[in-house]
Amino acid sequence: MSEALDPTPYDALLLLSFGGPEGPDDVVPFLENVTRGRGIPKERLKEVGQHYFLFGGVSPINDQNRTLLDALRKDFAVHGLDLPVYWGNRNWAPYLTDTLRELVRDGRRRVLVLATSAYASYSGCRQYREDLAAALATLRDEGLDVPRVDKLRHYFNHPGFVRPMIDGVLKSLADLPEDVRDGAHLAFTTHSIPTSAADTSGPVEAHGDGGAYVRQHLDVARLVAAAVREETGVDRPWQLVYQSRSGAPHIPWLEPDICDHLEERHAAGAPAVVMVPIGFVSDHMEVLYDLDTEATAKAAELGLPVRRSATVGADPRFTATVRELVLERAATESGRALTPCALGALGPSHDLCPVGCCPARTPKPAAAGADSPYA
Ligand SMILES: CC1=C(CCC(=O)O)c2cc3nc(cc4[nH]c(cc5[nH]c(cc1n2)c(C)c5CCC(=O)O)c(CCC(=O)O)c4C)C(CCC(=O)O)=C3C
Ligand SMILES: [Fe+2]
Repeated sequence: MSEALDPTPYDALLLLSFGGPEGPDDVVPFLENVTRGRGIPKERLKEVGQHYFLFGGVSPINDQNRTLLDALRKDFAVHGLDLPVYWGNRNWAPYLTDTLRELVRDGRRRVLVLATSAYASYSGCRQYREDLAAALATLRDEGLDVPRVDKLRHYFNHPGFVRPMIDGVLKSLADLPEDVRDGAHLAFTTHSIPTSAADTSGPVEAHGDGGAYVRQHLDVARLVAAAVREETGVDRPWQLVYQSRSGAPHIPWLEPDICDHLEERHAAGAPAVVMVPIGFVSDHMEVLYDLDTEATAKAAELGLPVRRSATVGADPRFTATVRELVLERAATESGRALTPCALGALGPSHDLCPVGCCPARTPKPAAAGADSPYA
């Protein structure tokens, strides 16, 4: 065991995730939780319900979080970081509010949050902060003394997040038939969001001009493509594309969709495509259905060989990154200077979301930011 690491002032890490159904009876109530007040068309909900039923009503996301939780605890123990790790979800059990209540009962006063979402945007950041604020409000109404909650900075450009993705692409390329390997194109994919949300993602200075969401993904795509070029000696065409569009058809969302992109690449003569889900932290339903099922069927129909590269999941480099980010933030909060680590052109993300960062359509209180109503 190495020398003990000091997480002061923090006394807990909270793994905060999306949550997913764990059986057929969970699917409809889960979708109701996700879409409450979000104006998603009924037809779309029926369709998404079918994606889950195709997999027995079970999303893999909860098991993936159990695995990550376990890996984080082991990593912390091995490295002498004495910090308990809790897990709560926004949309399914274990619910965030219940986990926070447990934290309070255990006497935790300063909680650091790791969200399973690496980039800026309303859906990927502020919505997590809003749900934290709502959970804290519930506990306060119950008469509990609420803990102080901070959120780890965005880790999209941290080497421990990017390097496993590079390895994943190399592995997918190696898995393609040799005659199409060098000609393969790379399709970096992420969740589509309304263009209005993309334009206002990140701090106010990043609004307009495309917003932080697209810029951050482009930076990661560029990094991965460059590393793959370096490693294989082949310069492959690449593009950032989108998946999992939701919402009403008349509202503009980020495009092109991965399926349209595969069609377009095929027509342009691409001999193969590797789909690289840089927008996601684990191989959850968006990856399993939208890429491995729908887009892969589309490619088969076109006669286009495709592979889908792995997400980071519980890669040891990622758990090490979480440990480093915890220690980095603990040092900052204790007034000790530390050089934050980041690859690419954008530099390390802010620790504290400033006022106006990733605004909601309808303003709601959000915790763990400069505009938090909680200390
Ligand atoms: C940016 C982003 C991420 C990445 C960041 C992050 O990871 O948080 C993400 C992740 C996820 N999204 C997920 C599931 C769903 N997302 C939906 C709907 C929506 N997502 C949106 C955005 C994002 N979503 C948006 C703008 C909507 C429209 C409704 C609204 O404006 O709020 C719907 C409703 C049905 C539909 O229309 O698809 C479902 C079921 C799951 C769980 C998967 C599993 O079960 O394994 C995960 C990890
Ligand atoms: Fe989503």
